[in-house]
Amino acid sequence: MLFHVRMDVHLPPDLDEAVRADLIAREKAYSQRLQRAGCWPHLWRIAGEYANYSVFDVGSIDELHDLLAGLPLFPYLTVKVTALATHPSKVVAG
Ligand SMILES: O=C(O)C[C@H]1C=CC(=O)O1
Repeated sequence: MLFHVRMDVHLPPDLDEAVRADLIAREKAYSQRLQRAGCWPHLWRIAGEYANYSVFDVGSIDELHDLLAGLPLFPYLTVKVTALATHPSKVVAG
């Protein structure tokens, strides 16, 4: 199942610099592990914003929730999830 996800990051401006750097490093490692596993096939920065558009490929909405809730930045994110269905006009390869 494919899900389009928008994540907006809201780190407090007064967050300790070492805590901030650690959070971002752990977020990068976590997201790259999921990308390599194939369940986070698209990750795009939204130009001009501290936000991303992502596509997740997972077995269920519960699995998606668990992956998102495990993000080190999760306490600082606003997340909007959109379920993607197959479009009837899509050309199927083969
Ligand atoms: O920077 C972000 O958009 C938030 C988050 C998503 C992946 C990652 O490494 O950080």
